[in-house]
Amino acid sequence: MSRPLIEAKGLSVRYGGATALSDVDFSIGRGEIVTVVGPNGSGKSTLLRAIVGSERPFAGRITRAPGLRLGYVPQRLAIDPTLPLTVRRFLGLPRRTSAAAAQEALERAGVPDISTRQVAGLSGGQLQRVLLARALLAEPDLLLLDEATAGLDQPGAAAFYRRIEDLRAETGCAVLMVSHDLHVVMSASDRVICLNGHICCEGTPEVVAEAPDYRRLFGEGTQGALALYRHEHRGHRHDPGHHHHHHHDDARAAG
Ligand SMILES: Nc1ncnc2c1ncn2[C@@H]1O[C@H](COP(=O)(O)OP(=O)(O)OP(=O)(O)O)[C@@H](O)[C@H]1O
Repeated sequence: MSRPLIEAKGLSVRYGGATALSDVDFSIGRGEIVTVVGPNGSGKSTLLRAIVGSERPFAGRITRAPGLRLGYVPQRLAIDPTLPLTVRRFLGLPRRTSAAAAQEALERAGVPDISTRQVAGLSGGQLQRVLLARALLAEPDLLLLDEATAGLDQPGAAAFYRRIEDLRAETGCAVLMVSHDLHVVMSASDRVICLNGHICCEGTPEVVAEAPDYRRLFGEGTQGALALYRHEHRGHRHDPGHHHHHHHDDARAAG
């Protein structure tokens, strides 16, 4: 791997006396998709905020590649629903953008036709696409998604993550995301990090799904869901002659 975009060494973050993250080593390379999973309160958002720079390390350090551009998609938008604000104007806040740049970002986010709509009138899925478009305006090297699909139904979340995979292919940006949609997200990832105040386990989705720490935290059920996802969405990439074989392996691993 070439030089990482971001590297954290021995990262610890505290709130008052409480340790949210301890001794985390983390890095992400150009074009990589990394997912952070972990139970509630395990420090996932804290890790993202430390990477963005809005949370200061108590110990350790974070190194960013020179000139690194970040795009951040929050879980939700705190905006007054009575405020009249079109999508186009929203994309121009706080920094002005050209109409062409705004339109291109909306297209990349998969919502080309909503620039004149009121932000308050958007569906949950459309609003997340607009937040994604806003993050894309920065032409990020690294896209950070903090539970960006919370509140979306499963097809909506799956479609959102497919768009993210396509964006990575189109722009070469790396993606670091926090998600609870384990079975959807894990297969879209090159690497999964399972967090519980520290890194419990880390590796490809397959390796993490098998890891005892992961299974202790999330139970056995999620792995069946992962196998199912792989079967549905990746099966076509397998050699047809081996397809059944893989499927049986997955089913056995899930059982
Ligand atoms: N601003 C804060 N002040 C004090 N404690 C905080 C603050 N932010 C987070 N914490 C605490 O730090 C720990 C990690 O929180 P964090 O939000 O990073 O977890 P998370 O894994 O993102 O959780 P969730 O899945 O519930 O979103 C929790 O115990 C939380 O209560």
